[in-house]
Amino acid sequence: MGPLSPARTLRLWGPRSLGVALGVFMTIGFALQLLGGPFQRRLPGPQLRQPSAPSLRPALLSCAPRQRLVFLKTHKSGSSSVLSLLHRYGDRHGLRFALPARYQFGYPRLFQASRVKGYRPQTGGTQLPFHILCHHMRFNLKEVLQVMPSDSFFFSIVRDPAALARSAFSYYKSTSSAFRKSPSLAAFLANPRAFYRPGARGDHYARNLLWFDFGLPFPPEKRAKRGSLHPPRDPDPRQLQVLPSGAGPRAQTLNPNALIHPVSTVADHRSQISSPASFDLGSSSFIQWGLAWLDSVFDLVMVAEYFDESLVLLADALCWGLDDVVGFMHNAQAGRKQGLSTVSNSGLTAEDRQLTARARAWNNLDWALYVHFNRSLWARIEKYGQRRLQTAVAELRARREALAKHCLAGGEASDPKYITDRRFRPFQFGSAKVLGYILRSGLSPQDQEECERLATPELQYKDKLDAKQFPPTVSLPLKTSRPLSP
Ligand SMILES: Nc1ncnc2c1ncn2[C@@H]1O[C@H](COP(=O)(O)OS(=O)(=O)O)[C@@H](OP(=O)(O)O)[C@H]1O
Repeated sequence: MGPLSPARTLRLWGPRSLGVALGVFMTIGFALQLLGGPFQRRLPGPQLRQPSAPSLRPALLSCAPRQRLVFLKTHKSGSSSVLSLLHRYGDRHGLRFALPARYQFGYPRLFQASRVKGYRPQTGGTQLPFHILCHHMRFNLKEVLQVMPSDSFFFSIVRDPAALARSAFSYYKSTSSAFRKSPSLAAFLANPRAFYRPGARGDHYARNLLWFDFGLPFPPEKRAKRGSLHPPRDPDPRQLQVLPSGAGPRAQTLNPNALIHPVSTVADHRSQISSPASFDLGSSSFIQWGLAWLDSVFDLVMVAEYFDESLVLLADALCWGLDDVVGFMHNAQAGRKQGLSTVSNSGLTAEDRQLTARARAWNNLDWALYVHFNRSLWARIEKYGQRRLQTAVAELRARREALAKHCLAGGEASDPKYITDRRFRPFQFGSAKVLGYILRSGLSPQDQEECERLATPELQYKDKLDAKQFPPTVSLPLKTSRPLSP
């Protein structure tokens, strides 16, 4: 849809030599990666939205809020909390969502434009454009660009694979055949190959789920010798948090078609192009290639462990206000230690630490992805200014707390058994309860509306947007054969 921007055209129809591209763009990438976003302008909002909420940029320098967004909603990574703010923003501003017929775009198959409700490529440019594409998919750039303009803001979120594995195990226990067969996550990670069969039903949930969701190809499985899985060494938490600006290269000229269809689509150029098929797919050059490609496509990758820092950077990059990104946590499973930091290892028992190391080793591609985007995030934070970020994060948290006190019964999330209003009861799945919200009574009509938006779970919100975008057609009464009376 629409002409491709030069940058993303390059990304699609890239250079002849992948090796040269990697070298060149690892250098150029630093500069591009570190360029700041546009300037901030506050938007007017309803009463609950603080008129005095701080602008992230000096007031004199304004910018136009970005409203063409592609959010890759990765699994078990805090993505529903991001979805909630996108739903609210789009709803408030009357933006058009590219929606799936149900709740996902044919997942786990690669995204296809034809899965978007109301997508009609034959209408010769007369179709109203979409603003936001944000529901679960396995990313497929070529098809995404059929639906969304190439200069949309592309972003996503990653989470430490150890935390993600804990979350995925309890959520997909009955969906993944590998998880179903194993009595516990510890037992699974002690000997994953005893349970895991690549390609078996739902087993993409059991290994390198982020890599899978980003639509990247997988190395062919080599039979590993027993005991050959080496856990990565625990990272130095300081290194993980604030690495110098070794941020990812923007490999703008890589060819994602080659990535997605490694063999068939590069066949014509094989003599000139180093395709992923020519790598040892398990090698670090293959991983670097995948990461460089992601850098060339995604404008921002948030990190769940630094969710609020990521939100501030998101607001800055989109030229949105802090109020636009403040919201409640969605899809949290009850009884999980939310404060437990797998990144810093603080508060972890020896058993927890072993499980963390094993989970990262088993999910080696996700771990590489996570470390890479963690570095990019902190490079970006350096650029933004640590002090400035801390101030904005503190403000964001204060706003969230105030909203929770104002909107929610008890001021916090509730066990779903107490949520009797179906509009607010989150979809229950997996072996743990998924928490939700109960609204305080006695809210003013305006506050009620805003609090409802904040508390509405993703499925109900998607249905609401769907109904708004595709209002039921009013069927006119059929003509009767009875002659009209004079
Ligand atoms: N703000 C924030 N910061 C950190 N972590 C967060 C946040 N919001 C949600 N979560 C946690 O993310 C888990 C749910 O992820 P998703 O919403 O991506 O899940 S899903 O794939 O859509 O089902 C789920 O993890 P578990 O509770 O460990 O299962 C949530 O608690």
